[in-house]
Amino acid sequence: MSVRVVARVRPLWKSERELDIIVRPGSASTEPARTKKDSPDGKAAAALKDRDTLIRIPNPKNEGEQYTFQFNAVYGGDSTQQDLFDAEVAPTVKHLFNGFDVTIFAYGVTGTGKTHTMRGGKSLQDRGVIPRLLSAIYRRSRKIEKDSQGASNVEVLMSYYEIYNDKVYDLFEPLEKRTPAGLPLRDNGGKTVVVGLTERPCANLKDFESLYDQANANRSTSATKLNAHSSRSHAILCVKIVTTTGEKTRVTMASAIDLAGSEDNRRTENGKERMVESASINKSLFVLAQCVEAISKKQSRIPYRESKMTRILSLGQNNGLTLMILNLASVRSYHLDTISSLNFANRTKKIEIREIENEPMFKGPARPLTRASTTGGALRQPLRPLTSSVNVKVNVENPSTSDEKKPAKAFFVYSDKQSLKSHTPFDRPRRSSPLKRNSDVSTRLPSKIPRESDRSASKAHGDIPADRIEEMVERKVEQILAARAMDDSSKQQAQMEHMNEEVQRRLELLERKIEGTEDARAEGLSYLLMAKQHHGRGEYSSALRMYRLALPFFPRNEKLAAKIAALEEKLNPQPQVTAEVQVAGRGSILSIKKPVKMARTHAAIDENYKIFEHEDEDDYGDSYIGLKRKRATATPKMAVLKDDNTFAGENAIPDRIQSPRTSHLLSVINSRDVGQIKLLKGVGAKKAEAIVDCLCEMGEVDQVRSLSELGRLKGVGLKTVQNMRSGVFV
Ligand SMILES: Nc1ncnc2c1ncn2[C@@H]1O[C@H](COP(=O)(O)OP(=O)(O)OP(=O)(O)O)[C@@H](O)[C@H]1O
Repeated sequence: MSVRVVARVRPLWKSERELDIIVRPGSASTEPARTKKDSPDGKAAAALKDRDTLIRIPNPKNEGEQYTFQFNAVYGGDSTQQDLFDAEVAPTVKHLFNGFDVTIFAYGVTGTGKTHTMRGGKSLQDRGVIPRLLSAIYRRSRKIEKDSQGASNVEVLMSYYEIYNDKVYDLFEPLEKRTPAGLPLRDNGGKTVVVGLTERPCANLKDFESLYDQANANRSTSATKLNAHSSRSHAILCVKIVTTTGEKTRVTMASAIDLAGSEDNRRTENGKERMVESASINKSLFVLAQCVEAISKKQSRIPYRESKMTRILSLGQNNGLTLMILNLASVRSYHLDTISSLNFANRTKKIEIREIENEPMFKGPARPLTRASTTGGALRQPLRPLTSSVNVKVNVENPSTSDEKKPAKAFFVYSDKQSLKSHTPFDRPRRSSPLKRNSDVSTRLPSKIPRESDRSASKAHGDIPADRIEEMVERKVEQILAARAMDDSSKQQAQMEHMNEEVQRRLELLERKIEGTEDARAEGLSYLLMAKQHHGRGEYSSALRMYRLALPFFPRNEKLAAKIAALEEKLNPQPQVTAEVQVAGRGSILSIKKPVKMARTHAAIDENYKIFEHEDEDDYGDSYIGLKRKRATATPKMAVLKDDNTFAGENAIPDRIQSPRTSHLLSVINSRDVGQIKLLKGVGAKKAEAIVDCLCEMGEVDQVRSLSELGRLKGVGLKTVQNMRSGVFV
């Protein structure tokens, strides 16, 4: 079954104008969709509206062209909370009680009504999906309990947490108790679980509401320009339903997720803190979009682990039913964001979810195993438990008490009676005693009459009978073996603990390593996201800059390199200029044109100073060499800047075209002053000393003339140079 995707268009705010509406719900049938007002009877109108499955929106580049997206259902601005719940959520409740998990999540740009849909308002008719779902769960629970006349019992437990800046926080914990690192995630049997999360039982709707309200007060929300109560985190509510009937227990889970909305930060006018939140929100949503893309392209690697939200949501991995509510605003100011949401939803609806029922669990004593009898009809001997001495409770009996319990023996070692002795489950398995092994063997042998020699032995010990001596020996041996076993088990335990510590330590190291690479990759992804956004808006030079910033994180990504090259081509077209310069270089008649062209090129340099700033920024780092060559041949502007019109090398960018920032940075470096160098961003005292040492090795007169040379100094890499440079303000 695929993810069910429904779209909900929020009504206009007072500040929004009908004139600006560009998103229009529609019906797939030829008959135009009618609104409630058109119909004499509200119910019939609602039924008609249920047929709306289309969203129409103009192409942002060509208003005359319309895009149409089809979903499972579309709810317009006049649909109520009740309409949405009755049609989409209420039908899932019975599945929850039939053993299926249900996941409902709201997705959309900031201010499109996700929180309104999921949580809603305080009044009865404004209540959102979550309180209505809980109300339905409790109603059904009571019905099950009543119908079974108390034989079934339903327990509801709730956990509620948020993912804020890619960290997980328990919403039942007050803010002051939060640890900065948040709660860790672990994989548990294919499911991602949050370690240390509180789970609260909620006996009834009232309990739930008070807990839910308390927890919501801990949720991170802030005012942004686009939403006075904007959610700054993804909120995940998990409702566990435990249905017990006799010895059978079934656990199912309803998850309701209010995702934070993606934000275009040119519109939010966010400050620094909001920007950090926003970057984290956008990044996780970007990863989500990547996961959906990878799933729809049936790629083997789905990047779930690149953000906590995608790891938890595990779209396409979780079993059961999944409903996505796509929240939309209908006005023009959301145009591009709406298109990107629609594209995302369009891909999501193709994701197939395995509809797997949760298995019930049985508690109480294990059910007896029925064994097939042998063909001859003889009952087979039950197999002995293969318990090892480590896990067995060893009974080191007190001789005096055991004496009393032990029945008097009629025979010596080979006694039939011994085999009749009853065992408790915790008795030391008789097989572990060599003596007992003999006796075990004996049970299959015919009983023996004591030998003459045995009788004489008994006589030799005066009044101690031989069977008593044998018993004493046997007990002694058992005691020794028991002590040895205990010793072995404690040694084994110590060994296990040591091993556990070792394994734990390695796991932690591994985790940290993975998180480290994940962090770096995440940074790269956020550059990519920004690049895509700029590209989409036609801001090519910023897009180019972002792609370049992303490149060090994906050094061998050909697609990325191609994008950069294409943008460079776009920004620095090189038609006749190349020809002119080349021809000029050859001294042809056309060389007359050269001064004019060169002058124009110099002007272009001033205009495009920003681009050049990036050029010199990028001209270090091995991964750029291929690209750089391409750029060098493709960019005559650079060519004319070389004194001899040749490309002597990547470092040959003369100082006169260095940006003030670069020249300042190089002058600090060339000052060879540890005090000054260590003040550069990302450089500590040690690194500053190392740089100065390097410079001294180069000789008195030699200077660092470019960023690429700086990047090649021992201990200074691409990242350090970027860091140093970004910290220079001139
Ligand atoms: N269907 C609706 N009916 C009435 N009001 C709505 C509806 N949807 C949204 N609103 C109103 O729009 C405003 C923004 O909605 P909401 O806070 O739910 O957006 P959001 O998508 O959760 O935003 P963010 O991602 O920033 O948290 C709220 O004042 C809300 O009451």
